[in-house]
Amino acid sequence: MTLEAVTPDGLDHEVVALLGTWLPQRRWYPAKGTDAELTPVGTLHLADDVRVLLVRARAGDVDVVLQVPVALVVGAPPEGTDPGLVVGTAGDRTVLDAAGDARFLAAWLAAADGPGASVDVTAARVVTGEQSNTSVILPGPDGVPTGILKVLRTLAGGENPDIDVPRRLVEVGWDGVPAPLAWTQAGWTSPQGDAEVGYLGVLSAFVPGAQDGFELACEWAGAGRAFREPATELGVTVAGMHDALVRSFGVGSSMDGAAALASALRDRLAWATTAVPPLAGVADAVRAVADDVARLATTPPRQRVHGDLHLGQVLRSEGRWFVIDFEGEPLAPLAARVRPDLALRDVAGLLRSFDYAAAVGGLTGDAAAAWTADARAGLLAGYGVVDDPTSSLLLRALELDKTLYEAVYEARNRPAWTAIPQAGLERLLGPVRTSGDA
Ligand SMILES: Nc1ncnc2c1ncn2[C@@H]1O[C@H](COP(=O)(O)OP(=O)(O)O)[C@@H](O)[C@H]1O
Ligand SMILES: O=P(O)(O)O[C@H]1O[C@H](CO)[C@@H](O[C@H]2O[C@H](CO)[C@@H](O)[C@H](O)[C@H]2O)[C@H](O)[C@H]1O
Repeated sequence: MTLEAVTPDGLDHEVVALLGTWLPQRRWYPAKGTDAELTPVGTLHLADDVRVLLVRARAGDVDVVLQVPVALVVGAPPEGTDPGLVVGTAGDRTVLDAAGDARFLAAWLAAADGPGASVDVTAARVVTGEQSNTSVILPGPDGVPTGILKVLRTLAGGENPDIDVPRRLVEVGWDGVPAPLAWTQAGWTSPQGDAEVGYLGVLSAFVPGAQDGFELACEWAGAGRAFREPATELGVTVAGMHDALVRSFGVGSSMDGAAALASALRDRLAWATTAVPPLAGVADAVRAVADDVARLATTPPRQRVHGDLHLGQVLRSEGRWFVIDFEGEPLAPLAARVRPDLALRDVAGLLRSFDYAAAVGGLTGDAAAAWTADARAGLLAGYGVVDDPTSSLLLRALELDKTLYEAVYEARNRPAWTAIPQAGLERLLGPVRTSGDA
């Protein structure tokens, strides 16, 4: 079933006015640090007093439609309400964040397509440390976690790789991804006046006892424990994922592979320097790598990839790795996220993650270099990356591309972490100047 958004009413406008202070405190808000203009573009009336506001947030190069489920309670919040859920007061209503609200969840499941699951919405638990979206764990009637609902925060019409790709991978028999159990779609009118239909969220099978790959790697790095074995197994899993993606989606042409990759790196540089002007200090060095890539005679065939693979997108449970979060880079447009690409891009994403894990785990200098070198060797061996000059250049270019993305991502979201991509740029390019200092 596709839910249909209606024109926002006065109450929706009042709620959106409250979001001006609430949204910037959300981890998933993509326009932090800006004075974004917020406008309601549509509302889904899901249940009595439960609405899903579709809110356009516009600031600089950010122009997105956000999904904000709210409960509108007449009078004061019910006793025992977590104060962290209170968005504010609109007229005689208390506005509550409803992502984990039983009424919202029951209505969501009633409107969903897919095989479905038997879950207890009254025992839902919102995952803390939310990232680009909001995840809610739903237990079955026996209290054991059964599914995890991802409430997408930035909406887009059309295909959503985070839902469509796992569905296809399960169809071709790959079991390294949690199976999608239910998904919802809605129709709305875009700020440009176009009719859009897009996904609102997905309920996926819960992986029991799963540990986030990034937390695991940080823990091991912090303890000085070599990560080679899990990294090798991860390489094997990622190779299996790429095979399954080819079985499901086929391969694209690579006729213009080198030129397209070089051009993508130059585009990334232009995007990054516009967003974070001091990155202009690396421009010449990045262009030199792009020029080397452009001279390659051939590149591997393009195929569907994960697109934003890092250690936070893999879960380890009972000695196995699972891959999640196929939405691609949240800062990139949909067309770019579903385009066939080099499979090595995913490998490069994980290589970048080892730098992050070493740094966040507290390693510095030679100890950090040795830990990451070992993890890198494991991943490359497990994946089966051929040790030749072409693969090395491609990986360098792809790591560089990802590091530029990270420099922007960290500047926007975690300014305290900008030193990590900065160090990555230095490792990949040699000493570079990315500050305005002389
Ligand atoms: N199928 C699953 N089983 C168990 N835990 C999961 C599952 N999917 C996601 N998680 C947990 O939820 C967190 C957020 O999920 P993720 O897909 O990365 O969301 P986001 O798009 O917000 O980054 C993950 O880091 C992981 O800890
Ligand atoms: O998981 P998301 O789809 O939200 O991805 C975004 O956020 C990630 C951080 O949460 C970010 O990843 C960067 O930080 C990770 C450590 O927190 C590190 O493991 C990754 O290598 C690094 O890129 C990701 O880039 C961003 O798209």
